[in-house]
Amino acid sequence: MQIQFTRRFSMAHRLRADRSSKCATPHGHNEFVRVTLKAKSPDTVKWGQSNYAQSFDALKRDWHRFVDDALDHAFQLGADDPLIGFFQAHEPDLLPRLLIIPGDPTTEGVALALYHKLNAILSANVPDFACVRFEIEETPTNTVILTPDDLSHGPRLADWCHRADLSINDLLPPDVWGRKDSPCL
Ligand SMILES: Nc1nc2c(c(=O)[nH]1)N=C([C@H](O)[C@H](O)COP(=O)(O)OP(=O)(O)OP(=O)(O)O)CN2
Repeated sequence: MQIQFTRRFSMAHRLRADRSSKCATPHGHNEFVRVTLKAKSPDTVKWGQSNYAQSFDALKRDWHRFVDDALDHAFQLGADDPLIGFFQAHEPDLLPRLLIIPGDPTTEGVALALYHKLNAILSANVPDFACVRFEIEETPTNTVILTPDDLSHGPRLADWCHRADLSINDLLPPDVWGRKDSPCL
């Protein structure tokens, strides 16, 4: 039995590898992230009682908090994008709103980073469940789908992907993320 949760978020990004592409200029999308969870053991459903292994709330609460409080309206940038230097010099209060990955922030690259982030959040909060399918619908006509086989491929991941907190870049120290007085959180 699999359980699927969908959350909508807004984002902006730009892809610099192809200078002739329309995607080289900053632009935004309203996207959906869809995760399919499955209990690691089939015996965890309390049949005849709750009739579930975990409530929907327990399964999705921390992931959706990350989507709403960290991912939504973040500006997705590649680690070598000079716009990062602009924000460091002129608008450092907005650094917590930059989602940064190695290479261009394509839907594939960001999906891989976020799949690892979800796994860190699941391990910390509902370790009996795994994500068996991770999807980002970038536009109504473009969706990237990842399964556990994809986790071992791809670029070197940023450290923030492995932490079960609200971090989306490694510019700020890990202890800042998730604090009530942190900017923008
Ligand atoms: N492999 C990838 N290619 C592209 C990505 C990506 O994430 N991975 N992203 C983009 C841009 O973000 C672009 O905004 C999306 O472009 P496009 O395919 O034109 O999107 P549309 O919804 O407008 O597509 P239509 O089906 O033509 O309506 C580009 N490439």
